[in-house]
Amino acid sequence: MVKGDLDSFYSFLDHLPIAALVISFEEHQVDDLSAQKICHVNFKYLELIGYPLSATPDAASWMQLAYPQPEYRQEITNRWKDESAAAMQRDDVTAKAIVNVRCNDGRNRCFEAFSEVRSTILPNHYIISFIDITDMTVKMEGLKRQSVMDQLTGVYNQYHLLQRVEQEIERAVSSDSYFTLMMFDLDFFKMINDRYGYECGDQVLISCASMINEVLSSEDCLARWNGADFIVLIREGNSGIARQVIQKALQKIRAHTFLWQDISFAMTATIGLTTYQSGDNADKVLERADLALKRGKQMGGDFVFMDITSG
Ligand SMILES: Nc1nc2c(ncn2[C@@H]2O[C@H](COP(=O)(O)OP(=O)(O)OP(=O)(O)O)[C@@H](O)[C@H]2O)c(=O)[nH]1
Repeated sequence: MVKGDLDSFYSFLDHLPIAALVISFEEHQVDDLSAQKICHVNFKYLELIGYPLSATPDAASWMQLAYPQPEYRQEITNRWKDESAAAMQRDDVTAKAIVNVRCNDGRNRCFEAFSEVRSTILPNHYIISFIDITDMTVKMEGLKRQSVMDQLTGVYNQYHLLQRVEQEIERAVSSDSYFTLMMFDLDFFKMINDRYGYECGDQVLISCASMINEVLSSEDCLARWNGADFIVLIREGNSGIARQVIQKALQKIRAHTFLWQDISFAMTATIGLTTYQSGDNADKVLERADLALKRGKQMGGDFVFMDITSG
């Protein structure tokens, strides 16, 4: 490509709506990042990523600034190598990767990055382009979080709980471990709704969820099952220890004075507890916890009823 053509090509790149940089290299320097010169960056690149050519004259210095954490830099380097080899094999022109880049304004932005794996327009040059997907990624993560949360109480929902039970069963099978599942139901909750209104009932559910969560470890899982029912999954397979954990939550709830407008009242809860048994599937464990809860309710509530098969 002659000089005039190169200028028109750079001018074309400058006005693209995506960030792009051009790197030049000699055939024998293909693996040496410090020998790969950054020879052009476009306007969108300067707006988003922002490193001037003087700060990043070559690919190695660019990598240092864009990926300051050495482990992540190494991970990205390996990923590009793999993606480039796969693209070559498919006879594709570009390799693609999602990357988190530290930009010159100090912000981390998430990009879908495309790198040419063979020179197509300029001999011994390759173009890397970046599409900013930061906003989309943040939205997707928010939606993903929402899809596993109960909107009212902020604890996990049924969908997530079932996934966790399946995971714990897999773990139990592969490592010969056990876990405890408890069905947790507030006593006479309907009466709270009927007497003081649904909004008051909502506040009770929110407070109780928070009190149960306070006694659990980060490995455990609390989920809203339906209405006033919650499910607590405790990784501890010893039912005696799990029972002590949940007793703490019960004590908190019993000792709590619930306030609604100028009324104060107390709440209790009943728990059906079971532990995973070899050969169980999710339905079986849940069924046993539900049965234990019903037995606890039959005994008048405010009680932890242990399924008799739980050791
Ligand atoms: N405030 C509120 N109430 C709900 C919600 N979802 C379900 N409920 C109510 O929860 C009540 C059912 O609770 P239950 O646990 O079956 O009733 P209970 O009075 O506690 O009965 P026992 O469990 O036998 O003590 C019904 O009145 C539902 O309308 C919710 O999101 N908010």
